[in-house]
Amino acid sequence: MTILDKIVAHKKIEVAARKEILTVADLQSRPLFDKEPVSAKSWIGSPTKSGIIAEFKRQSPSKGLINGTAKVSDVAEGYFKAGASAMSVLTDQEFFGGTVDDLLAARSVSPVPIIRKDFIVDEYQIIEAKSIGADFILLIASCLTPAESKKYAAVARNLGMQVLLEVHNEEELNAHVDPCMDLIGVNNRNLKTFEVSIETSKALADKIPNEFVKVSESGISNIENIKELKTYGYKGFLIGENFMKTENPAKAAIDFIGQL
Ligand SMILES: O=C(O)c1ccccc1NCC(=O)[C@H](O)[C@H](O)COP(=O)(O)O
Repeated sequence: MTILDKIVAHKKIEVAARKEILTVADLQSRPLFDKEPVSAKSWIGSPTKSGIIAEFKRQSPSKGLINGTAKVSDVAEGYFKAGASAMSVLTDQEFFGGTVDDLLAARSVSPVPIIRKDFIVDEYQIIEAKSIGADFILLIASCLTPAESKKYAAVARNLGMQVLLEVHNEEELNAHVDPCMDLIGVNNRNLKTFEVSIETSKALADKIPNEFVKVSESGISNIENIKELKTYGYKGFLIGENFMKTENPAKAAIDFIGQL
């Protein structure tokens, strides 16, 4: 059993329990449910913006504890002021130490598009994402069947949210891509082995249809990576550990984006 299998198995149990506590009607009655989502595609694809999707991540299966002290509202405000094009908030508690309250806290201080970074395995989580003010959601191809990806992308689109489809190889891309998606992310991290290589983004770049904004995810640690990935057509760059491993992630983002 890979870590991804474990995460997905745990997530299904977790979502079933959450549904018992808060119904879909409860989610739909939250004030943020009616908030108009901000277009991630516009912000990340804009040539006048940085393209950086700055992530709030306390821990991960591959790295263990990354930052146990940073306050999400401080980091979110700092990422916005640093010029991030979007923010990613890990809401998985069991494996990443995040919560939906982290996203709510980020939402209360930042106007940038925010992605609910979680392992979506049920439509309920998409409605929940809308109810906490997320603008776009992540669908991970390796956690879903192609039919599920397409169904969940349509659910997000009907709620006005955009979708970042994450793939790691050409087979996943070809099987899962769908017009209801907006951005295609190539994860440089193999979620089964944890190996990270920017070459993955380079190899897949010209396979991604041009109507999608291309995003490179994971293992991005310097400006040279960004410059090189831009020549392959990437407009978005998801950066977590490089900021979060520092004592002051917002300052790390300011320094990094300032060099672009
Ligand atoms: O990072 C992990 O250990 C991991 C394990 C299983 C599923 C997902 C995982 N990570 C999610 C991500 O890919 C990253 O949070 C994201 O792309 C940022 O990566 P980085 O800049 O390398 O922190």
